Amino acid sequence: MAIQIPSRQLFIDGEWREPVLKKWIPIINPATEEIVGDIPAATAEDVEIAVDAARRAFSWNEGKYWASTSGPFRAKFLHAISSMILERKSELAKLEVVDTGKPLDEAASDMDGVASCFKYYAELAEALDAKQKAPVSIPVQSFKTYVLKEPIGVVALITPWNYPLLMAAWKIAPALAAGCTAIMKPSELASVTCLELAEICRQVDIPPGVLKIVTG
Ligand SMILES: NC(=O)C1=CN([C@@H]2O[C@H](COP(=O)(O)OP(=O)(O)OC[C@H]3O[C@@H](n4cnc5c(N)ncnc54)[C@H](O)[C@@H]3O)[C@@H](O)[C@H]2O)C=CC1
Ligand SMILES: NCCCC(=O)O
Repeated sequence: MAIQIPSRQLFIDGEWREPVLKKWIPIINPATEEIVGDIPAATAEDVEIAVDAARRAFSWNEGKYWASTSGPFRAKFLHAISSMILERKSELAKLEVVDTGKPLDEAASDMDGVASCFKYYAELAEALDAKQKAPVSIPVQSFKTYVLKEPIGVVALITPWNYPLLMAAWKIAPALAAGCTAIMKPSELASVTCLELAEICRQVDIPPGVLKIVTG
């Protein structure tokens, strides 16, 4: 399948960055065993930079940034990602075929799942604020009890090779919808479409540091 693998770097703080130690891992097409490109090989040095960026994105402006944006604000980015996945579905599916060796039909169906996942969590984010402080009935009159949902902070997401972008969506979409910032480490065996997700995030202007993709 003739498709050019885009040349990407690490996605940190909203921009592409070379890995500190300038190491790369070859991408091997399992169907032909040919080397078809490479991905950045991040090391601990890059992870430190990514964690620092994620902490700043979570809490800068005295904690009034991503973590305390409104659900609809966060949903706007998740909807935009979902739309762009559908726009690029055919290309993303082909990239995943070359990266994993799975059949094209299955890869295309995975891309529908990716788009649906971002849309689903966008809708949950939109509904989240109205559900905050939902009262809980307890048999004691002297307490007021309610449920408050708060983002936990910076989350690290490790995903597998067999559904590269779908499993990334399953982890990234809920984390971002909840107001967490995230560092994603795709499988070193299949990182290509996750790096394309980084490019999509860049194109939809997701605030810097909210999502980092660190391959290696
Ligand atoms: N594989 C699948 O079909 C599914 C996987 N998941 C979830 O995705 C995640 C990864 O799935 P696996 O099947 O384990 O994928 P996997 O065996 O492909 O491993 C994914 C990545 O984990 C890295 N890894 C392994 N041990 C590590 C460690 N100690 N520290 C840092 N990185 C490490 C590997 O280098 C690899 O890049 C898990 O949380 C799993 O529950 C969820 C649904 C389906
Ligand atoms: N269709 C993706 C399934 C992944 C899983 O549940 O293991």
